[in-house]
Amino acid sequence: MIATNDIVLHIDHVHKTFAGLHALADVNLDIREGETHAIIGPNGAGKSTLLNVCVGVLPPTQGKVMFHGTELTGLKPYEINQLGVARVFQTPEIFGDLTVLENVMMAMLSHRDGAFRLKLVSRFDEQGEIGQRAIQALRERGLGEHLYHLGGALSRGDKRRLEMVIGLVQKPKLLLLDEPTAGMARADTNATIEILRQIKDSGMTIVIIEHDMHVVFSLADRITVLAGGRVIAQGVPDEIKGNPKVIEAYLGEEQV
Ligand SMILES: Nc1ncnc2c1ncn2[C@@H]1O[C@H](COP(=O)(O)OP(=O)(O)OP(=O)(O)O)[C@@H](O)[C@H]1O
Repeated sequence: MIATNDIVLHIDHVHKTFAGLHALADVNLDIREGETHAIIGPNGAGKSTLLNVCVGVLPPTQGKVMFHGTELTGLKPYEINQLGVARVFQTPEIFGDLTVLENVMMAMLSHRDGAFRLKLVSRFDEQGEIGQRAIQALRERGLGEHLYHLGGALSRGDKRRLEMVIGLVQKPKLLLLDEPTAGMARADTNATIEILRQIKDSGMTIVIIEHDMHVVFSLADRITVLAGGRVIAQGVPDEIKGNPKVIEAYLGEEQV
């Protein structure tokens, strides 16, 4: 039995309909403090829609999402971010014409000061506390040699790493990762798994959407399987691997 205060995110009877299409149909899911929870499922299962509902990008048609007991429904994405929910996108959302260091400082300033404001740009001061913390965070994640390179000039793998640093410097209580290894070569994927393992070991609560089962089974404590907008299975990795419904709906077509 999990105590209620161990629940970080409570997804409660969430439905999302797009012009008659049930992208999410009565999804219930609890994310526990400190766990890495993978959400898997075939294309079109509703995984990204669920994440978008959780971060306030999409309103649910019905149901609600609670974060540490606070209802998120109706809040704006930046308000949800300020409560401690950070999302790393499928496509890296970084500023290509700012340096790597400026990208991280921008995230720290905009998180601290609320919605992004352009005048923050004049406050980049790498000798200050924010600058020093940004440099340290980038060095810890292997981006120390790229501090003054433009975000847009990084390799795909490094852009992903930069996005992760941007997520982490906001000191989230919950990190949501949308396919963090999509399109990566195996070496970059393995490097990303290592970074995520360090983040996981720091005690962070993580939700990860991922198609690559090597990544999922390397990191997940529990797995929820979506298909056709519904939760069809939930459990620890060994339960999911052996679940006939999951194999039929999904794993049969993926390499496990
Ligand atoms: N903004 C939208 N407008 C209309 N339909 C949408 C919208 N977003 C998603 N859908 C539909 O909702 C369903 C679920 O899509 P979603 O992107 O959440 O699935 P997914 O599991 O993330 O898929 P993938 O693994 O391919 O990213 C799909 O049928 C999709 O076409």
